[in-house]
Amino acid sequence: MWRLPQLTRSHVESMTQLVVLVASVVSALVWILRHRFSSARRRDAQGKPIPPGPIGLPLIGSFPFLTKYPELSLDTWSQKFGPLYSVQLGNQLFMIISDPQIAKDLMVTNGSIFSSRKEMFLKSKTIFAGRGITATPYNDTWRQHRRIAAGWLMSKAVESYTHVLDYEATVLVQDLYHDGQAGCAPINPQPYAGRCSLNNMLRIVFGTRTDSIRHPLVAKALRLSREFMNCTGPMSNLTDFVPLLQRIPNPMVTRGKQLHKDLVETYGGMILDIQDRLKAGEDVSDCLVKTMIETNEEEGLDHLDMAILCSAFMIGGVETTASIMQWFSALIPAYPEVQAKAHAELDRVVGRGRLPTVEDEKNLPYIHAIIKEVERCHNPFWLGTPHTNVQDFTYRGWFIPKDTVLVLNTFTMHHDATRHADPYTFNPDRYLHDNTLSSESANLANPYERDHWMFGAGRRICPGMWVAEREVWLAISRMLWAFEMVEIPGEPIDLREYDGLSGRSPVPFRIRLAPRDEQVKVVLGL
Ligand code: HEM
Repeated sequence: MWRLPQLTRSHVESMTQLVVLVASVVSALVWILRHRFSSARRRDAQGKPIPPGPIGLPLIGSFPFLTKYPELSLDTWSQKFGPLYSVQLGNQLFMIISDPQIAKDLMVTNGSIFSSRKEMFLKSKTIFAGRGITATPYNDTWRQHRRIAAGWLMSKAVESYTHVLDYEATVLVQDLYHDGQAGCAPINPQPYAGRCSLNNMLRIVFGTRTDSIRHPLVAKALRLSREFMNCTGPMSNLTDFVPLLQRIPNPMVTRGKQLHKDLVETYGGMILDIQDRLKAGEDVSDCLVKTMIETNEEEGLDHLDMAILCSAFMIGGVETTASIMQWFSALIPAYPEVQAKAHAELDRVVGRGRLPTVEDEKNLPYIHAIIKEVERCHNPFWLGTPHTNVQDFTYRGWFIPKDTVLVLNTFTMHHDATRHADPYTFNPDRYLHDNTLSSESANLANPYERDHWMFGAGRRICPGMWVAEREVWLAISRMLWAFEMVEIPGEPIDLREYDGLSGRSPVPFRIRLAPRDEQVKVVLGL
């Protein structure tokens, strides 16, 4: 009997391609007509044009050049078109900012205009269902969520739970010592860094933690944040810019819907547990969820609001800090002279009888410089989270129409030879005289003196930067204090390729973490 053939993944992909092809032809006509007869949105009332940029293909624009390592294409175009240029992707106009002064002029000085977010189909509408702080437009809902988030993330709040960050950093080093068999067995530090970041966020958001990298929540939470990054690259999803694709079944829409469901089930489920425990009169540690439940009536947050706000913390606060610890671990074995200088500084300032603490940071400028240099060389979000403008704006003679998506091209800014000499070399010395925290450096009057742009800019700047800096400091200074980090012979570490689409971390690698002396075991209490 003849049966309908089973639809395989390749069938679905071919059908999608066919639909895209048909849609391309139709849209090409629309595109030609629109650009032929309607240039109104491309010029302001005085006739000032939008900045130039690459000429893309009909329908999809410059999309094919941005599918892998988009920051490299943005960098190449910035050399050709200058520090502010346009890129068209489907129906969306982007502008790419590659200069600190332009970033400041638009995102800081004109922050009331340039602090909104475009409601992208996948990220904002499908995965976050119009909620959450990260993707919401610049409105009262965002202000409310930002205020609630700040209550747990500003520097004063971070002081109140620094003991948690301190504890998790020690656990990280203990686990690396133990599972790396005191330097006898090769170890991949990546999942350990992931669990350290995860535990910090779990404690802040839910007042809980995992007790081992084998705990099921570790794999689940890390998978959810990685899937989020891979579904929401700012310039990587055709579905966001070709409205037709949003109406037909396609793998990205399916993944987005599934991710929304998984986030609400996982983090919404954890909220319901806390609600039940509070109702039963149990003692629940102070955490974001407890605050939200207790202030629910005055704040008017529903369950979905809370689940998505928690998801934003669990996504924004885990993959990011873990990625910095991972890049550090991948880089340092290749630079024994950097490591030797770091060890000498630690031994001189901290000694061998205790672990470094947050109070030591100001006295350890070289370790501080190593961290800034890792962040300059390996920003986990080269494209950041784009802003959008709520009204037309003309700047330096270029028209920026309302609803343009503005991307901070941090790759180009971090590799600008006039600011960072010999920019492709890993050289912590360049930050030796910069004793600012990145959260302080972001407020410097001269934007060319800012250390790096990893945390974004303006009113949407990362509110998690205080906690991020502190946890990264504790983890990295303690790993350096405890271990000689060495490459495994015959297993070179790839520092060029990345894992992940938007949030980037090194491809899996192994190193040897040799305890520096007998004191390590004693101080770690093992
Ligand atoms: C290395 C660590 C981190 C990096 C590189 C990073 C980077 C960023 C960037 C680039 C933005 C967008 C800024 C802009 O729009 O200009 C952002 C926003 C955000 N980050 Fe972070 N982040 C980090 C850690 C954290 C942590 C630990 C949290 C804690 C929950 C966090 C929570 C958020 C939130 C909620 C937003 C959205 C802010 C808004 O739209 O108003 N981030 N982050």
